[in-house]
Formats: sequence, C-alpha cells, structure tokens
Amino acid sequence: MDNHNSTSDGDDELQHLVVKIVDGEEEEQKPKLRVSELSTVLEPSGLSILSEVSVEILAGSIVGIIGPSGSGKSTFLRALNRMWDPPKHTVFLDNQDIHDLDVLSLRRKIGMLFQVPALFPGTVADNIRYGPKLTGKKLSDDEVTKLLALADLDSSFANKNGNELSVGQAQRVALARTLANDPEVLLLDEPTSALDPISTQAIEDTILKLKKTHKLTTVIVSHSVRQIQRIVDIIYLLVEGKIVEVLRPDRLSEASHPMARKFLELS
Ligand SMILES: Nc1ncnc2c1ncn2[C@@H]1O[C@H](COP(=O)(O)OP(=O)(O)OP(=O)(O)O)[C@@H](O)[C@H]1O
Repeated sequence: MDNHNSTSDGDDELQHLVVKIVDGEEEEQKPKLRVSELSTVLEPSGLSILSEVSVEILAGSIVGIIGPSGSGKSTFLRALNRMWDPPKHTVFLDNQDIHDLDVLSLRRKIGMLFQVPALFPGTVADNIRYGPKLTGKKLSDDEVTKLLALADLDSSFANKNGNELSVGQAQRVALARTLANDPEVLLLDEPTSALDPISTQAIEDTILKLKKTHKLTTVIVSHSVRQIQRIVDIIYLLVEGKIVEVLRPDRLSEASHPMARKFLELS
C-alpha cells in the first residue's frame, strides 16, 4: 500500500472524510461492502491483477473507480458479486462473507450493468420480468411501467423487441431489468461509454435518483473523469492493482501519486 492515502480499516482520517462527504453531516454510516486485502493472482501465469486492496463502501454512497487501462478496475468490480470469484474472507456484504451467500441471490442483491447491454430475446417487458420470474414473482404491467420510468423510458417501450432499440435505449432497459430485482447495490462497468449524451444523462440521473429515493449503494467504473465528478461521493484511484489515492470529486487535482497525476492530466 502506498503512503498517499491509506485505506486500511484503522484509517480514521479516511473514514471521517467519507462519512462527511456522503452525508454532509458527521453521522455514522455503515459499510455496505467491505473489501479486505483482496489480492488476485492469475494461475498458472502468476500475474497479479489486484494487490491487497482494502476499502469500505458506505451504504447509500456512490463510489467511483478510476485508473489507467488494465489497472484492475473491472476485476475489482466483478469480485464484488462473484462475476470474478475473489478468495474467501476478502469481500463482505453487510459484514457477511459473500461466499456464504447463494451466488444467485448475491447477484440479485448486487446487480451489475456492463458497457454494452445484452438483452435477452423477446420484448422489453419480457426482459424486465425475467429476474423476478426466477423467484416466482410476475411483475404487473404497472410495475413494468414504473421500472421503465425509473430508467427514463415511457411505457410504449414495454412491447418493443430488444432488437428495435438503440444502444442507449437498450442500456436503459438493461438498467430497468437490473432494478427489477430490487438490488441493494448497483455495479456499473463503464455503463455509458457506448452511449449518446442524452442516454448518458438519463443513466446518470437514474443513479442519482436511486441514491435519494432508495438509498442505493453504487460502485461505478468510468473512464470519464467528468462523469465521475458529476455523480460520485468518493473516488478510488486504482493503479497497477493498488488503490493509490482516495479523493473527493472536487479535489481530484490534488492527487499526488505520479501515475495518478499523469492519468488525470491525460484524461
Ligand atoms: N481472465 C483473464 N485472463 C488473463 N488476464 C486477465 C484476465 N482478466 C483480466 N486480465 C488482465 O488483468 C489486468 C486487469 O484487467 P481489468 O479488465 O480488470 O482492468 P481494467 O482496469 O478494467 O482495464 P480497462 O480500463 O482497459 O477495462 C489486465 O492486464 C488484463 O489483461
């Protein structure tokens, strides 16, 4: 771990900072996710992707992960809901080791959205109903409409086929489909990098709305430093598999790690 900004459990200064940023008050907030000394080594090559990453993600906060290409951002994000299986005792949801949860229910609690939406064959409504159906729940037309509205789509989309949609519309449907599972945490892996500005804004607005209305915890990986500054409460800067800086969005220019400075200058 570099000395710039430690993220270890004992770092009172960081916790203080995070609590203030998220709430605007000095109120104690519980960590929703805790990552403890997460290291990921690829076998058999021995390539190290993540190295002793320790962070706390507070309930109801929006956390941004930025860093150069190949620094391990997606791997970190995927480890949080076992799309990439982390070692045991390294990732905790509400203080419970995620390995102690059934993987499907974990992924319902921790939903994920990728760079390019992949809709299932069928209508938009079929896609949105898919997750709840797996647990025996059939969403009503009204519930589908509400989920569409949450992702800034009107009810006329419900009967459209996935292949009639633009990428931006499909991404909003993918978001509504993820939200249909009523997740507690949303993982977003460069969710708007393939989208036009209007769809990008719709996704950003939805993320901010969900924070207010549902106190949803969100972790977003983005190459857009501006996007990160627009929506997140706290930024983790990942370089070569290590968190090298923890920064407030309005203080990004204060990054001191040389790689971090270079990355920010070039972004
Ligand atoms: N399954 C895999 N097999 C081999 N190498 C992998 C695998 N997954 C990731 N890597 C390597 O691990 C490193 C980190 O990858 P990761 O996708 O997490 O980085 P990233 O920061 O998200 O990159 P980008 O910004 O380009 O998406 C890269 O060098 C990548 O090539």
